Amino acid sequence: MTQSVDTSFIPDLPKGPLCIYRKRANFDWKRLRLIFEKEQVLRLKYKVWKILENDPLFSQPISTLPTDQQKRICAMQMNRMKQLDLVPKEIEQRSFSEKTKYLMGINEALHAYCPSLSVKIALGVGLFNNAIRAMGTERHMKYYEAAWNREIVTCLAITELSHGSNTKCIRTTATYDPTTQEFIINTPDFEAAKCWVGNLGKTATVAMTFANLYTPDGANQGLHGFLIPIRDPKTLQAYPGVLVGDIGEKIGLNGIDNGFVMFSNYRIPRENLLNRTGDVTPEGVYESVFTEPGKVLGSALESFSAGRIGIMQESVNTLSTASIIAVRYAALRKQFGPEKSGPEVAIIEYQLHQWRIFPYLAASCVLKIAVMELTDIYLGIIEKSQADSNGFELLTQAVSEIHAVISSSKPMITWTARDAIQEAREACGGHGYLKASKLGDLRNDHDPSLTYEGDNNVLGQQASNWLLRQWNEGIESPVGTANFLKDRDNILKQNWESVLKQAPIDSFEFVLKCYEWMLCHLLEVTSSKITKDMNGGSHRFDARNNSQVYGAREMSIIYSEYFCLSRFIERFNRPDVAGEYSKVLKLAFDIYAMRCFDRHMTTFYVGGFAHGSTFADLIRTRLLQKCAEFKDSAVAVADALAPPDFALNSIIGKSDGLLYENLQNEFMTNPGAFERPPWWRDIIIPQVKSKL
Ligand SMILES: Cc1cc2nc3c(=O)[nH]c(=O)nc-3n(C[C@H](O)[C@H](O)[C@H](O)COP(=O)(O)OP(=O)(O)OC[C@H]3O[C@@H](n4cnc5c(N)ncnc54)[C@H](O)[C@@H]3O)c2cc1C
Repeated sequence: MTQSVDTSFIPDLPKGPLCIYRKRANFDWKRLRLIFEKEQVLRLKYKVWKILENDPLFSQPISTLPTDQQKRICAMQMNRMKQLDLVPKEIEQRSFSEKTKYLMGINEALHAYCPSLSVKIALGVGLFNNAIRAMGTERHMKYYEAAWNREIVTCLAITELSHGSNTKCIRTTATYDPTTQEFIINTPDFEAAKCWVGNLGKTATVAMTFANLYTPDGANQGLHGFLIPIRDPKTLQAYPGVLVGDIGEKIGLNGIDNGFVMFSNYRIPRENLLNRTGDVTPEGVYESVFTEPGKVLGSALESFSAGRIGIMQESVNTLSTASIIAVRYAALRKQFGPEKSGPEVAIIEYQLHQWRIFPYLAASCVLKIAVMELTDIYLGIIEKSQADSNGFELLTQAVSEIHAVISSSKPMITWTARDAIQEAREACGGHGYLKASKLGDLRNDHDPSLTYEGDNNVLGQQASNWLLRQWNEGIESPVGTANFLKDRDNILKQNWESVLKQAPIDSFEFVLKCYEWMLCHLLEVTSSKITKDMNGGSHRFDARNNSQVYGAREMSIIYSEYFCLSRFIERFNRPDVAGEYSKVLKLAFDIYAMRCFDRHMTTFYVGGFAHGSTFADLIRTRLLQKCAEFKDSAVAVADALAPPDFALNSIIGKSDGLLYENLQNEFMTNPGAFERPPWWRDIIIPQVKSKL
């Protein structure tokens, strides 16, 4: 980074014991931070964090509040957002892409502070309004405005009690009645009750609900979105015909009121149908731009991609948070040493410990950059489609590749974050198990992102299906993620030694070529297995299902890693990444890639890409070497990824590095720490009279 960069808006970190390792880094962590995040977004995030820190409503609770309290405070915080005026009016005038990035920046900052709050707002404003834009028309803009102005609290009701992933089997009905020009909404039985819907339990006043549209001729026109009033916004009482409730305490995210609802002959105006892709005339005739109902559903659900990108951004931050806590702790915690009575060694020095936590810090660097790049690509495509008069059709064509990327990357990234949290918890020993370490809340609040907005194992199949189509039906890869498949015959003939002759081991090219071989190999094996099963009489459904394990599932994960590494390289090659910054980022790349290779070692060997032990030795030795090299940069890299202490909210991960002072303070101020418990009498065993 040669040109001057303004980092003055990034607050300094307190001096303290972490400086021992901080000083070993040859770069300015603030400048590195500006490679990980765009300046405007980072400025915005610091602004949000400062506002929250100064407002008592957002003070971090010192112990777990009852769930009802969590819901109350979270709802009040959501309301406070409007007064805080975080989104000035002029943002409305900006391009779709700029505006979305602005809102995503706020979402990331809020998520770092409290996931319940960011998810509540995302459901109540962001996702709802995105869906209105994608599926609604001019007549629905009043709902858009009302959600924006907090006049209504909204939710997205898709899942039913007995159907989540398989949305095609949703059974809620919306039957058009031409005599009153209304839809009559019905829930056939409790198994079709909408459930798990965030905001619905206690607060939502309008639900965007997916239901099967029936025209008066009795025809089912497929799944459509409807705006359904749930509660009176003045009293929060449910309207007659709506049975709505809260599903109860969850493992985490208890600030959000997840609810269920059943409709009984509940009437809504015809105009409440989101009619961008299909409409019903006042007389009851169905009109659609699509000929197949399945396509209507597909297009409607596509509008949720932005939500999945939001989850990826949040998950990368969660991954970073776990890594930051583990790295700071490792630099401070000392155990054992070479001499019996000599000084102890910081656990960050141990090879085993480095191997456990550095790959996650490296993953944070690679995936943070990759998701930022993906966001730009995604928003660019949507913006283009909106500019085109034939936008919707263009959108459905152009995003199928991005959909494959998102469908594979949301699982890969959320799983990586899940594993990082667990490793960090163990890497921080007993103190990692303290609630105040944050790692428990991090785990519980992150966990559902593996399931919502598409269960990971189901979503990944959409990516592998797309890849298999590319393999079998010809390559259509406008974004360029699958163009290498054109060279598949050549790629499949390679082994690691022949790749090494074309590209040195420390080059980006070597890594990408190994990935291309893995993908071609898995595609060939999986595709042949499906064909063989079908030729042997299997139904396509069974053949697909029986090709997931050791085939399609792994392919999907590998494809997303390949995409993320490719996007990282793109960013790396821009001129602002130079000198020490390129060195440390290349280290992160190498560690992440070698760790991934280590996990895919079986695939390399089973597919004949490697024989004997040399390849595995090379990859593993390289991984350990790079981890050792990363040690002196790790604390500064963690600083470059870290939110302020207020948002990080971890007693063992604080930037001042005063680990034991902070723990002492935590123990000593634990409410009631020194009190005799009020229930002490219940546990006193009556003393038998002493004979002494
Ligand atoms: C905290 C939270 C918030 C939520 N918020 C909302 C909301 O606001 N609105 C809303 O509509 N919904 C919401 N949901 C519901 C969520 O979208 C669903 O849980 C999700 O879509 C998965 O559906 P399911 O629970 O029915 O799981 P299922 O689809 O029943 O899956 C169960 C298991 O079966 C596996 N499985 C399913 N099909 C296959 C297959 N073909 N091959 C192999 N394995 C398979 C899955 O991988 C999974 O492990 C929320 C859920 C949670 C946990």
